Formats: sequence, C-alpha cells, structure tokens
Amino acid sequence: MSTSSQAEPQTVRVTLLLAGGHQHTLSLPSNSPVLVAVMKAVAAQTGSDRNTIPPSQLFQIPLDGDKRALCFPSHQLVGVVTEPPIYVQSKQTQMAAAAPNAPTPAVNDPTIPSRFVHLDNFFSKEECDRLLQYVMERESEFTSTTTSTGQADYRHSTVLYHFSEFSEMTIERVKGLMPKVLPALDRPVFVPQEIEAQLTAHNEGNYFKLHNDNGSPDTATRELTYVYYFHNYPKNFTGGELLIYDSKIRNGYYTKAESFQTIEPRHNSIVFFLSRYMHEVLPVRCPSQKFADSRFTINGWVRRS
Ligand SMILES: O=C(O)CCC(=O)C(=O)O
Ligand SMILES: [Fe+2]
Repeated sequence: MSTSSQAEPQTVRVTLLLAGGHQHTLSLPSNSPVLVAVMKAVAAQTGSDRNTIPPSQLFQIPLDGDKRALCFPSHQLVGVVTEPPIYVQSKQTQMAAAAPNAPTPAVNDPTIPSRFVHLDNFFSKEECDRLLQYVMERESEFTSTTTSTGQADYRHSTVLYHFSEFSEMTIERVKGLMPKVLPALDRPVFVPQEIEAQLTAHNEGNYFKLHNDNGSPDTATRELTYVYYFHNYPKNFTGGELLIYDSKIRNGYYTKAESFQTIEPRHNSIVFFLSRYMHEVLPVRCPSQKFADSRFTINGWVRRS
C-alpha cells in the first residue's frame, strides 16, 4: 500500500510530437524539470509576435536509465500529449490573467470529476453468507495494516492477507467485469497482468487518510482499485464512507480538487476507480467494538503490464 499527499508527483505519460511527424513517448514524474520545460516550450510558441518567442533551446532527455538520449531543439517540438491531461497557460492566457480584473480563463483551473463504477449484488446471498461465516472464524488471523511510507496514524484497520477461496473468487469475478468497467472509466480494455486482493476490517475509530494507490515504484502499474463491501446484519457501524477526490490542473500539475465523490460502503457492493485518484476512508463509528460488527472489504488492485 502506498500513500501520498496532495503535492506528491504522479507518473505522467508524455508523447512528444516533433516536426516531420516524429514522436516519442516516455513516463515522467509530474514534477520533473524536463516535463515543466517541455510544457513551457510548447506554450512559449503561442505568442502573437514572433519577437516574443524565446530562442530555441536544446532538449537532451536521458532514456532507458541513461542508456540512450533523445536530443532535439525546442523549435522542433510541435506539441505534447499528456496522460493524465496537463494544461499549460499559453502566453496570451498568462497575459490575460495578469491583467487587472481579467477573469481567469476556465482552462487554467478546470475540475476533472473522478469517475467510478459502483455495482450491487457482487456475490450471491449464499456466497455472502459463506464469506461472513469464513471471516467470523478468522478474527485472530487479522493483523494491523501498514502503509509503505510507514507514517504513523495514517491508517487504522486490520487485514487478512490469505483467504484463498474467496480471494480467487473475487479476482475471477473482477477480471470478468473488466470489459464492462474499463470503458465506463474511459480506459481502454486490457488483459490484467495481475490482480491483488486483501481482506480488511474497519472497527471503531478506524480510517485511512488521503492517499492514492499507485504512487511508489512497486505500485506504479496499478491501474484500477476495487473495493468490495460487506457486513453483518443488522448493520452496527456508521461512517466509513470512501471519498474519491476530483482532480484539478494547478500550475500545470495534476492535483487533488476540493470536490469529491462519496461512496457508501453498501453491503455486497463493489466500487472500481482509477488507482491514481486521491481518496480517503472516513472514520468508522462502531459502538459495540465487536469484530463481527466491522465494516469489511475485499479490496485490491488491477495491474497492467
Ligand atoms: O476501504 C475503502 O473504502 C478503501 C480502501 C483503500 O483506499 C485502500 O485499501 O487502498
Ligand atoms: Fe486506497
């Protein structure tokens, strides 16, 4: 599990479009000086007066861990494709924004709503009952959760890493849903390289603060996060909503917006969203503090190759 704060860099897929129809794609952290320089070089070419265009600079970008290098003069850079989208201010919009009382063009600060898919009845009633029975018998095998940064008080919950029958069942079903879920999230359908699964319990006062799920090298290939929710009846906890934050482009960087989507942890439902979205789990109130009354999930990640 990885965590990252709002300002932490994301991985950006960058395709450089060069004169003559050439192009080259590479991955860069969103705070990479090369990425900033590339975006500036594109924006710099938009001045209405050619005299405002700065002299061409030479880009030298190391590739494949310094085994190769891509060199080109900035005037040969025609455009750039970024995923996620990064918008820069052109020379004109920078000037317009600098003018007193000028309204800031919307493109400078657009909020990009996060997409998610929330499906009910993931397991049959009989499967749910068996799963709950299975979990009730394994309370003593649950251990405290951690985060890759080791930051104290970032996450409080317990986890079961081995639950073979149900983890296989979940993974198979998640795989089967990919052709439906990926297009709904505006992603191309791909064959997952791996699907991870863990079983988590949130009891009184448990939470998971703001993070994303693919912000470290060992988690970078996580494309989708899924969370399957279940609990005993009658439901004996409140809270524990999952907040998925929208995104904003700020100073050319892809960052968390103030707005968010709220996911209720509905029994026997599963939610899918992009692992790069910032999200958090609000504190759970479970007055009985009984394990059986916890907010349970089977949650995991779909990795691309
Ligand atoms: O329990 C949830 O709703 C989300 C959990 C989560 O964000 C995670 O395990 O990475
Ligand atoms: Fe997460």
